[in-house]
Amino acid sequence: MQLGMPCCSLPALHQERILSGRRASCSNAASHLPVAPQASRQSAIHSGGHGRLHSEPATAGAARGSTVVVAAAGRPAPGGKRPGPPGKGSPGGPKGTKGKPSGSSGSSAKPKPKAPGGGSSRPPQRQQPASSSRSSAGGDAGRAGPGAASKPGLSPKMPRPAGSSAEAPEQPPSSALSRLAVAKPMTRGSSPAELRAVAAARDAADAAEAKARKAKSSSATSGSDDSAAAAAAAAAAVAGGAVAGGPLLGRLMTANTLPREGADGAASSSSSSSSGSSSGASALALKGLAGPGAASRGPQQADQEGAEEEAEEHEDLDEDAEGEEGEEDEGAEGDGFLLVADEDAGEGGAHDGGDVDVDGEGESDLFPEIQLNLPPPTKVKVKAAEYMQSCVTVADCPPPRYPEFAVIGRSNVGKSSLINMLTGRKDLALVSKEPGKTKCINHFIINENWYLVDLPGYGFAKVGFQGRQQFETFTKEYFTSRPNLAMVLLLVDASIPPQRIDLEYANWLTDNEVPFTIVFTKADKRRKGLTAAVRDSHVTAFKRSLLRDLAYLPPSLLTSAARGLGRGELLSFIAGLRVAYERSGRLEAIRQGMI
Ligand SMILES: Nc1nc2c(ncn2[C@@H]2O[C@H](COP(=O)(O)OP(=O)(O)OP(=O)(O)O)[C@@H](O)[C@H]2O)c(=O)[nH]1
Ligand SMILES: [Mg+2]
Repeated sequence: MQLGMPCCSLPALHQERILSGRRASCSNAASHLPVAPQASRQSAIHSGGHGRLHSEPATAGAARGSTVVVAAAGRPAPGGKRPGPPGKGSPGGPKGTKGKPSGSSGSSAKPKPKAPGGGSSRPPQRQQPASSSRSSAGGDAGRAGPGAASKPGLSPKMPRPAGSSAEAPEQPPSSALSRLAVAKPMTRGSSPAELRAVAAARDAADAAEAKARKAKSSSATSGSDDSAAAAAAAAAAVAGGAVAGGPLLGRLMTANTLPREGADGAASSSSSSSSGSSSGASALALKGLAGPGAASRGPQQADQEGAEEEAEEHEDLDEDAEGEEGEEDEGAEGDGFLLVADEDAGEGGAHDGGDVDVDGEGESDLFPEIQLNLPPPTKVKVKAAEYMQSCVTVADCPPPRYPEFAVIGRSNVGKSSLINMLTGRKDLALVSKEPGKTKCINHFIINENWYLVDLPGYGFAKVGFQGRQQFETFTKEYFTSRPNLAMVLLLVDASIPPQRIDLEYANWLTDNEVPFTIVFTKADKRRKGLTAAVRDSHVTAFKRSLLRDLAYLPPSLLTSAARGLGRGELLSFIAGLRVAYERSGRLEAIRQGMI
C-alpha cells in the first residue's frame, strides 16, 4: 500500500500563504477516515481498580465516542456546541531552534529563528510564547479564542451536561465526504439502559461474527456460499447497533463482521482491500491497537519485553531515543506494542488535576475498543523532518495540504519528546524538565507529506489561570477548526495513576468530535512502587475510567520516548491513517476549497 504521496512540493508549500481562518466550516477532520468503530472486546489488562471519573452522574456513557470519535471524527458543526475546554491548559512549547513563529504565516517559508520563548541556553528558539507570535499580532494570543471559549455553552471545565447525548453532532454542512467515520453511536449521557443495549449489541455482533466465521469454515468444506452467513452476521450486528445506538451504531458495528486481521498478523482475506466499501475495507485495525487480538498483546504485554531496562534521567532522554535520521523504523510489523522498562519517579509539578479515584469493582475486564479500517501495518521511514513554524491561531497555521497529527497532553507528559522519538531527531522539538516549555502550535513537516504538531500542554498550574486559558483557548480552537487534522495523539503518563484532567480532556475531545488516540508515555519509568505491573494498572485504570463515559475506547498504545518503544507501531499507525485520509477525499476537498 502506498503511503501518502506528496501533493505538492515543499517549496510550493512554503510559498503558499498561510491559510486564513477557515475554521469552523470544516466539519471534522476525521470524518473522512474510513474508520469503523467496532465493538470488539479486548482482553483487559488487569489492574487494580479503576477510576471514578466525574462527579457527574454516571450517565453511563455512551459511546462517546472516543471510539466514535476516533472513527468519526467530526468536528462540531457550526453552531454546534462545544463544551468548554476541559482541563486547565498549560503553556508549553517546542523547542525553538530554528523557525520563526508561525505567525509568519506570511508567504515565506522558512521560519526564522525567534527568540526562545523562555529560552535559555538552548539554540535559537523556534517557538515563542503565544503572545509573541505573529498570530498574536492578530490578537490571538490573549484573546479568548474563537474556539470553545467563545462559544455558548462552553465551559472551561469540561464536565459535560448530563444527557448530552442529545448533543449529537450536527452533520456538517454539505460535506462531500463520507460521513461514515462521523457516525457517533452514542454519546455521553446515555442511560444505563442504553449502555446495556450497547453491551447487548456487542454481544450480538460478536455472536453473529462467530457464527459467520463458523459458517464460513464449514462452507469451505461443503462448498456452500458463505455470503449468507456473513450477511446474517452483518444484519445481526446492525440490529444490535440499532438497539443500542441507532442506525449509525449499527453501521459501525457492521464493520465488526468484516474479516479482520488476526492478532498475530495473520492477514485476513480482505486485509489489502481498498477502503471505501465496508466489504472491501479490511476491517482490521493495526495490530495491537484495536484488533481483536490486541487485547492479548496489549500494552501490558509489551511490558514484558523490555521491562527490565533501567530508567533514565529525563535529560538523557534524547540520547536514548531510538532512531536516527533516516533510520528505518523497525517493528512496524509483528512486534506489536513495545515495551517497557522502568524507572524513576515522575517529574512532578505538572499535575494539578488530581488522581482519579480507583476502586475497580465490578468492571469488566473486557475493553471494547474501536477498530479502524486501515491498511495493513507497514514500516515507515522518516527521511525528513523539519520544523516549519510556530503560531497561536489556526489562521496562521501552514496551508492544510497534508494530513496533520497533533500531540496533546498534560504539561511534561512527553509530547515534545515523543515527536523527537518518532522523527528520530534529538532536538527537533524542545524538551525540558520544566513544565510549560511548549507554548505555541508548532508545525513539523515529515517526509514532505504530513505534519506533526506539538502543542502546549494543559494542567500546568504554575502558569496561572489566565495563562492556562490562553493556551487552552487556542489549542482547542485548533482542534475544532483545523481542517486537515487527521488525528490527535492524546498523551497520558503511564507512570502515574489516572488524572482527572486527562480524562476530562478525552471527554472534551469526544464531545467535540475530534478524533484521538491515546498514547501512554513513559513506559520505561521506574521508581519505588512503580513496577511494570503498577504501570499496567495505571493504563488499565485509565481505560476503565474512560469507559464510564465512552462505549468504546479509542485506539491506544504504550510508548517510551526514552527507549524508543512504540515508535514503529505509532509510525505505522499514522501511515495507515494518512492513507485512509487521502482516500477519503477530504484533503482534495480542502484543496478545492470545499471544506
Ligand atoms: N523516563 C522518561 N522520561 C520522559 C519520557 N518522555 C519525556 N520524558 C521526560 O519528561 C520531561 C518532559 O518532556 P517534554 O517532552 O518536554 O514534555 P512536554 O509534554 O512536551 O512538556 P510541555 O512542553 O511543557 O508541555 C523531560 O524531562 C523528558 O526527558 C519517557 O518516555 N521516559
Ligand atoms: Mg513540549
